[in-house]
Amino acid sequence: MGQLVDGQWQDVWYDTKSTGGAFVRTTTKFRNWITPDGAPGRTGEGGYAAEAGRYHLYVSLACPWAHRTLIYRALKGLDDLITVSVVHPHMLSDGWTFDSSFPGATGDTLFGLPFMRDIYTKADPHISGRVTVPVLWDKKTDTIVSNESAEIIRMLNTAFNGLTGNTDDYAPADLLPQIDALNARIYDEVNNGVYKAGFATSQAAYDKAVYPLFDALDWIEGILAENRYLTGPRLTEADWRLFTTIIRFDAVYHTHFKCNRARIVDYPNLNGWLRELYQVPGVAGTVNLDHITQHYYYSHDTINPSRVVPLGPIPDFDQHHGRDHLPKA
Ligand SMILES: N[C@@H](CCC(=O)N[C@@H](CS)C(=O)NCC(=O)O)C(=O)O
Repeated sequence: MGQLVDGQWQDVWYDTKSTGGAFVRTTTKFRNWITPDGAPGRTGEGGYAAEAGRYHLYVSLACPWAHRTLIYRALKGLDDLITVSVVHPHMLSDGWTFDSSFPGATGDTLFGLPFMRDIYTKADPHISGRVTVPVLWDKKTDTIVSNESAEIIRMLNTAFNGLTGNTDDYAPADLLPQIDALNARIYDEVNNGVYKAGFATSQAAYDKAVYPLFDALDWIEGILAENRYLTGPRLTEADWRLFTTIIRFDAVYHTHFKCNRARIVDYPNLNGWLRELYQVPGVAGTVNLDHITQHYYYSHDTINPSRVVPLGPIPDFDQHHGRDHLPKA
């Protein structure tokens, strides 16, 4: 685990000393958008037109942020248009690596490079910052288009529609204000909340994350008692962004990140919703619990120095979801 400073790798763990024991996530650097015609997107530069075979995703199957992009690739029929490399689940002193000795890890299928950091320095030899996944790579200009999952899924939602004919819309304009509002709270208290609880090195920082996390899960359980999905009868981006955290919760966050006031199986509505989303065609194939458990329990030396990976739980995401009584669009 480390980061790049002016293109050089430095092996250092997150600094929580300067923040009173709190984990503070850094912002991402590459913020360009693929658009149907290459016009600039909301941020960054233009020049990234949607084309079959032009783009590549670097992901970890363990990472909830990268997982979002794989789900959209599956849902939007992009499997044949966007290629993928999968890193090894263990993230140790070299950061993410392209060691392909673990089942499902592919190595760097574009360049055969050894480390994920090599992809970042290929894009910018003097780059400073963390080496994170996902990365959306442009094979034409040999650079990183974006390493911000929230924006990658927004582009995949529409940019390739003209090529695939798939017009499924997970961020419809009329629901966008509602989706953005849900995302804002869920990002802070749930998606990032589990990390803030897990990486906290003071009781105060842990408490500050873990109480809002469970308040948010109670709030979500209430929404899902009355609604098929977070915004009502339509399955949207807000659901997919929550899904990648919830599917990891009982296996990892509950134990490893000390988020243990309750498990997801203790919330009937959230648990049914989780199963329904897992059972959406294409989604189960993006979920790899071996990568997930191996990554967290093995990579975080400060939390689990023995690297012992616990046995359970063994979830049954294929069981009937029991959500048919709630209307669906
Ligand atoms: N803002 C980024 C965050 C991605 C992220 O934090 N990924 C983690 C893996 S779950 C990572 O690569 N961490 C490596 C590091 O922080 O050094 C996104 O959502 O795309």
